[in-house]
Amino acid sequence: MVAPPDNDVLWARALRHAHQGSPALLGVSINVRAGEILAVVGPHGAGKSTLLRCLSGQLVPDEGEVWFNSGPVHTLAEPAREALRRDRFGWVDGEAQLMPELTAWENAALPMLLRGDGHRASKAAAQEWLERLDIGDVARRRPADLTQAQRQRTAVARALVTGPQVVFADEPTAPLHRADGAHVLRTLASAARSHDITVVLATSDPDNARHADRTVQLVDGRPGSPMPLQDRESASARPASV
Ligand SMILES: Nc1ncnc2c1ncn2[C@@H]1O[C@H](COP(=O)(O)OP(=O)(O)OP(=O)(O)O)[C@@H](O)[C@H]1O
Repeated sequence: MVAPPDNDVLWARALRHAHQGSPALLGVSINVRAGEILAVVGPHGAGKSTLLRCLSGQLVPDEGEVWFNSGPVHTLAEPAREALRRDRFGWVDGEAQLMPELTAWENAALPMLLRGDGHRASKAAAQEWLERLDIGDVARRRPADLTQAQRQRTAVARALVTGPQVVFADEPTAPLHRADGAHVLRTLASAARSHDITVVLATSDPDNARHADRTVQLVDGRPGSPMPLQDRESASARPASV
């Protein structure tokens, strides 16, 4: 094994993975630089979720290597990968999966409470993120009393609350209307940039790549052809205001 370059927070080489015999990744190599927002774009079934799950240590690839901060992830035992996910990574996907009996702030604070942080500090951090994401006023409401966009932003707050080094966002806007989805992505991108958090965003909507610094494509589990120049330019443009 050869360690990756120092400025890559995540680095994966020649990943291959099959789900119950059906191939999802067929030799994918990728690097993610510290602090960047990287969009992984591709059609449904391209292998985006599988790639994010391998990078975040949820899945061990059948073949290939994953490195985080110059340490191998693919060779770690499950408890160590679980600790990595808990302490260093945040995860948002298209289903907010909030606990129905908890309020928005309690849901957002959950990762801190579960790792044993104090109630007061957890509540303050959760409240701060909810306010940053423009939903501080609904912090005491339960999920059933929130709109879908508010629930999704609560899930974003939950992913950010522990101060992760990397947030994996797997189709985080899938259930939302376009305007709500764009707002969630803008707020996630803004929060990540201001806190120097790296984001790996999987999306089947090339429009969402506008929020990223860089885009890579996946097609049928393989790297896709490079994006046309005009798309690359718009993908690398940061939003004027977020
Ligand atoms: N748990 C699973 N069991 C069986 N097959 C799976 C499983 N997860 C994914 N697959 C298959 O692996 C391939 C890649 O799926 P994956 O979810 O990684 O792609 P994706 O690009 O994220 O797609 P989508 O945008 O629809 O989520 C698909 O053919 C999918 O049907």
